[in-house]
Amino acid sequence: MHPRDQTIFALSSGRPPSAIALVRVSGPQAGRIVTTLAGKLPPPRMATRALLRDVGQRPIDDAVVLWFPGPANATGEDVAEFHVHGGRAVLAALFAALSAFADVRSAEPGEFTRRAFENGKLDLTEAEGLDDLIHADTDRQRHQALRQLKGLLGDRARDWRARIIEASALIEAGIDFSDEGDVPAELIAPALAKVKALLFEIEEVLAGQGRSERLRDGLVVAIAGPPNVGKSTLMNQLARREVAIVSPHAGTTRDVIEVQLDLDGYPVTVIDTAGIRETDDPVEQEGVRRARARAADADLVLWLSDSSQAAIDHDGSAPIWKVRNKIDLGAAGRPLAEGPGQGSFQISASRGDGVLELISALVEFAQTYFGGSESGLIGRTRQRKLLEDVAAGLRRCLTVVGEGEELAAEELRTAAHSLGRLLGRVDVEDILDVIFREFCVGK
Ligand SMILES: Nc1nc2c(ncn2[C@@H]2O[C@H](COP(=O)(O)OP(=O)(O)OP(=O)(O)O)[C@@H](O)[C@H]2O)c(=O)[nH]1
Repeated sequence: MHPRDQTIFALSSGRPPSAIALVRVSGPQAGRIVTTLAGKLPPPRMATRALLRDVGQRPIDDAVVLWFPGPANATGEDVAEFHVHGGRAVLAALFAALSAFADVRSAEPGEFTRRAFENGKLDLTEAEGLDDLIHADTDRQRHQALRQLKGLLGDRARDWRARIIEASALIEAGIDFSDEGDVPAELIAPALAKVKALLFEIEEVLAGQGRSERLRDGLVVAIAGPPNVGKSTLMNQLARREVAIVSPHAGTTRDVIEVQLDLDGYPVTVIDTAGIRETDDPVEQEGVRRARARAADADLVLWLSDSSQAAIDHDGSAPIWKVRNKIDLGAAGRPLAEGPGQGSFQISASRGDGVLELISALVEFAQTYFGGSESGLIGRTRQRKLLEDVAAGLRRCLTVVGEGEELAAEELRTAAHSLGRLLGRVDVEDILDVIFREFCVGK
């Protein structure tokens, strides 16, 4: 039997022990399983209390059972839900009872959602949104994932695809005519007008996004600078907890320490890098190398110095903000050369002076970077890349149409194909495993 035709089950709620655990079953055996374990098939979609018994009539647990006959449900197959007490032994007994049925097995990660996708219950952008919602840590991540799950991008993509197909039908009609003589402009002109309007819309969506797909991973801010300038102290201030070891000796942060922050709903990973310095110690050299590499990949670098004016020693394309630390020592004979300006801050990491201003500036940076996630339609790099392909195809269509309508029609076909891939409707076998593997078991 093909694995797809087997009945699957999984724990869909959190790690045991828990007060209640939810075990879902999906597939052709679901009805038989419920009837056997609960003694009868409950009315559809009605929570029904039942004493579950295994095939040998040994009691498993007092449970609430729900029966959702397919296809009008989440996966499109017959589905049963068992709400049992969330103890490990209860679950072990229930899983053993389920596994005793022929053609029933535990589910792979994301397999329920994959079946829902394959049965047309949701498109690929919605499935991705579902996964993102489950993994959302911050409010903006949740918001964006919910938009995807509601099908906002999917709906737009379906509409664009339909319009591309209309435009290409007009051009193809023109090509058919042209066999008999001239290509009628009244067919080509409206087709090109449609393509132009579409291109405008898609470009607008792409431009208005900022880098909203990065909301999933978050922004990376590196704190870098010479040894002993207070990098770990600043990190602790930002995290408001002791994550990095603060010590008065130079070179304490050997490796890269990270902390995840939720800055006004934006996920931000702050990394505290080892002090960048000359050293002969191979272990320290390795620390410095990693620190440089990690800082080079960051989206923003906070270059920390103390009052003694260290020059910036950093490679990478990210913007660098100069942060002068230990301003509390400034009065003691080391006057501050310059006041704060664009991307330049004066703080005392140990006392906390100026740290709130730095945090507000980081929030502002995140807002600009993500382009205001209110308008975020694109949730993943996969989606952005495909939309960029579509826009490029439409642009090429407008350029090549002068050389021949066949070329233009071909570009439109490719663009429609990319939208089909975005929705997961065509040619996606290669990516489905990758996408669904990221899901939780039981979803
Ligand atoms: N006076 C004063 N001292 C500070 C301030 N910030 C940090 N320090 C002190 O400076 C010393 C070094 O701080 P760290 O945070 O360990 O410095 P670091 O840059 O992480 O050091 P490395 O990991 O060695 O590169 C500690 O003794 C801190 O207490 C500040 O704003 N004012």
